[in-house]
Amino acid sequence: MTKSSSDNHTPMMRQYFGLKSEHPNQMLFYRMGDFYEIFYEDAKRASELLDITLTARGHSGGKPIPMAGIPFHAAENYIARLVRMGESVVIAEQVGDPATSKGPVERQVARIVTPGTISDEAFLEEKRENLLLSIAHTQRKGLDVFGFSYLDMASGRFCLFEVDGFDALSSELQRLSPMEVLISEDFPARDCIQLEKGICELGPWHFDYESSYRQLIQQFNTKDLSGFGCEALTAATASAGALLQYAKDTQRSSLPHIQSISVEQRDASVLIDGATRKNLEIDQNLTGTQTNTLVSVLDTCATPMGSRLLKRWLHTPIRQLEELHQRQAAVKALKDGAGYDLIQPILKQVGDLERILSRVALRSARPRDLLRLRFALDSFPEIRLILKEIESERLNSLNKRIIEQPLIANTLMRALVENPPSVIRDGGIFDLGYDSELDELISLSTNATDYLAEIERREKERTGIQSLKVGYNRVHGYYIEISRLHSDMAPVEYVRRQTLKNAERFITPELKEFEDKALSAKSKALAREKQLYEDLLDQLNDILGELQTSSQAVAQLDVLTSFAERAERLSFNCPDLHNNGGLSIQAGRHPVVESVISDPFIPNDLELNRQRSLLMITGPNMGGKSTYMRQVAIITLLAHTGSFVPAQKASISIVDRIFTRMGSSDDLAGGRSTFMVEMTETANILNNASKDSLVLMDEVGRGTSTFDGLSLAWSAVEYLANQLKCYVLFATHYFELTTLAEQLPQAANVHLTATEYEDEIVFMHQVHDGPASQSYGLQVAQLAGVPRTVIGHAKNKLAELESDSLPIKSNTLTLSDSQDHTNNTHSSQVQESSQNWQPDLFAEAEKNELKESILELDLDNLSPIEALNTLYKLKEFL
Ligand SMILES: Nc1ncnc2c1ncn2[C@@H]1O[C@H](COP(=O)(O)OP(=O)(O)OP(=O)(O)O)[C@@H](O)[C@H]1O
Repeated sequence: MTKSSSDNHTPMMRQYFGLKSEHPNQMLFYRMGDFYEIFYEDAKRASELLDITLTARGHSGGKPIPMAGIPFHAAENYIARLVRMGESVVIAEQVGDPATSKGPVERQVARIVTPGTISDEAFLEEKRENLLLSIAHTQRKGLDVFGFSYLDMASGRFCLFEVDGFDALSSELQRLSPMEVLISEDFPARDCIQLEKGICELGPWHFDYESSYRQLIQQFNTKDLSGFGCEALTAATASAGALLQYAKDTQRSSLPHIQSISVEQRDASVLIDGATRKNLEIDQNLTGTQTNTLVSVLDTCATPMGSRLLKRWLHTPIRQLEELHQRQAAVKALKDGAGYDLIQPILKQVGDLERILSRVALRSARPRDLLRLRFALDSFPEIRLILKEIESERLNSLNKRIIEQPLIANTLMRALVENPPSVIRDGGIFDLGYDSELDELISLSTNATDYLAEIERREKERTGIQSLKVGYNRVHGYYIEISRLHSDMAPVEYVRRQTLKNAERFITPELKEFEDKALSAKSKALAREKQLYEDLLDQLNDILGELQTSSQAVAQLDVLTSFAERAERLSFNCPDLHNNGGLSIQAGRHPVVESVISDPFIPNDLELNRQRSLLMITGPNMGGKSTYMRQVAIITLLAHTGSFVPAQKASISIVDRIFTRMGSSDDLAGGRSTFMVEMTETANILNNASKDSLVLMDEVGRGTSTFDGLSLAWSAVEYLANQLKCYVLFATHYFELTTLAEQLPQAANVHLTATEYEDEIVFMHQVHDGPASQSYGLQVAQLAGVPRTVIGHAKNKLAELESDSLPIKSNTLTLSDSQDHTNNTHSSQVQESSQNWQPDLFAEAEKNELKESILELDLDNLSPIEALNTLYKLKEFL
């Protein structure tokens, strides 16, 4: 709306446009009496999203004004819905007094609710962190560097770090899964951010390093940032400054609960890329829901903050042995003495202390928050008593950090009524006896009826007028009414207030005094309650740091307790963690599959070490290959969180990364086909894995023509084994690949077993050494319900294909290495298989090669000796 066009509007609409121009991309809620009104495009969008009526509010500038309205007392509910849909809402309240205002009442933006900055309980998912992320981009030595910072407004956790390259950018976005992302308008990788809404583009100056630096030291009240270890992270610091300013703008507060920023040490954690995170189904299964995930099986935390921390641990496994050993010892101590059984019910009382404290800091805590805070504080002594009896270094240090607060706990106990209201607005928060002034005000307003009856009785007796009544009306207030018949008997101190047809109404000094007190008592009581509430918040804010420390310690205790409980109930055992190389698992299980299937889960072993670092896994469809591979990854991941693992015994050397290339999915939105996704993920592994990485690859190459696919798979296996030397599980249906185990000393074949019983396939799900002998593809298809006629024809076709394939005796095939950076062209002897497999895929390749070799011969220019040599070579093909 331009200035000149806005001049045609009513004064109120001009005020509206003034506010709206500062928030063009956010929905403006404009307070009008008991309603919030939403105009123009905002109104249309709100009406669509919230399914509320779109009407018009008069005309302005000669046109009807589209409008949607929401009653103010129901607004939170609507705002919550909008924010969940990724919208941001700006709330403009009336700040002027309507009685004294000339023109429209003054209005100001009171708060801005955005998806990444909410802290109100109603808006938040209990078990999920709600992150606001900010990313700055810069170039260093020709590399794209991305500076990240993120804030969980509801806990005050504020972190930063930097990564190089676009792959790392995508992977971190997936790990953090933010609700809202701040970027500069010139950010070069907007497409990597797969958020439909919640991307907020700011002017590049918001990411200016110098002003960001100043912004941060001002917030933390420090001279510089050296104490936070982020001096060198200039891009991340720039992003953090932009984030802090944005957060302050939305909250209209100084954010006292954000007291520091910590650098996320990426070297200290096991890196997991986006695809792997998805494949391991940590907190979301492959269909995108939250059932049957690692979290759904592992999370028995008693508090929501524990659940959130557990998710964080699972998403950020760590590599520091000492920290992991301490966690393990704590889990063992809680498990062995069944301490978890005592602690969990008490932890339940603590509730979501972390988020309550943030609301205390933002001064938006509700009375019920304070009640829950009281319960939390009450449980501290009990928790400490139990922890004192358990021997564990970690539990001891947690115990020291859970600081008892007898004074404030006592104040809260005396202050709050048993069942406080959900909002402060209507009062009724404080218990009788907490504050005498409030008690008196409340008794004045609630005991008015008794008091008036008492005056009436007394005055009747004193004057002898039986028709005397004490009453109240809104215009004249309290009065004594005497019928006209007896009105001249009124005592002299009665002052006439109103004359009616049959009666006179009087006021007395006593009644006037009562009136003043009673009428104002209610509003005074409310004001007093608000003041007492603010005082309570002040007292709590004075010890906010201690309370936050305690809440972090309780959250950690909750996760360790949950680990102990799961270990006991699900028969997990403590893995031996070390840095000596190798992964060895005895009787390992997949915890999620085990929890879902009705049959018993068949445990399997694993042995990977430097001499045997690559396992080629074959076996029938449905045989359990993927389950086996995933369980190895999950056991490894869990071991790096300090949790016990679903295995009888495990010895795990610390890994630096876990990679998986599994399943097939296309990325239509990203414009990548299934095969393209498969190859991008494969490239990521081949470019980034080290000798300490665990790599799982399932059926790589199957998304393209058989020869291309097989060649790629072959070449990738060799590269993984010879160049990268990482720990690899490679599942395949290409039987030819099993011959690689004979050529690569560090590779071995294992297979999943199945057997046929009365023409039906029975899966044994057991891992044995050696390659599989049969693929059972048709039997599995039959099991899946493919019509019998189709299966019958397939059997015939299979027989035909098998007889058509060329018999191979001894042959040589050269597969040129498709990855030029491997520089590792190789020749491989492909042995004839005596086993009953699908037709040998190489037979066709050789036929073509033979043909091509003959066609390429330049017979006119061939010397006799060359011709003879060529003949010898060609003979080798036969
Ligand atoms: N160790 C096991 N114990 C019991 N049941 C198992 C085991 N492993 C797998 N299963 C069952 O078999 C099903 C198929 O397993 P999985 O998907 O791992 O097979 P697959 O060999 O990867 O099949 P495909 O080659 O078709 O992808 C699982 O969903 C599970 O129900």
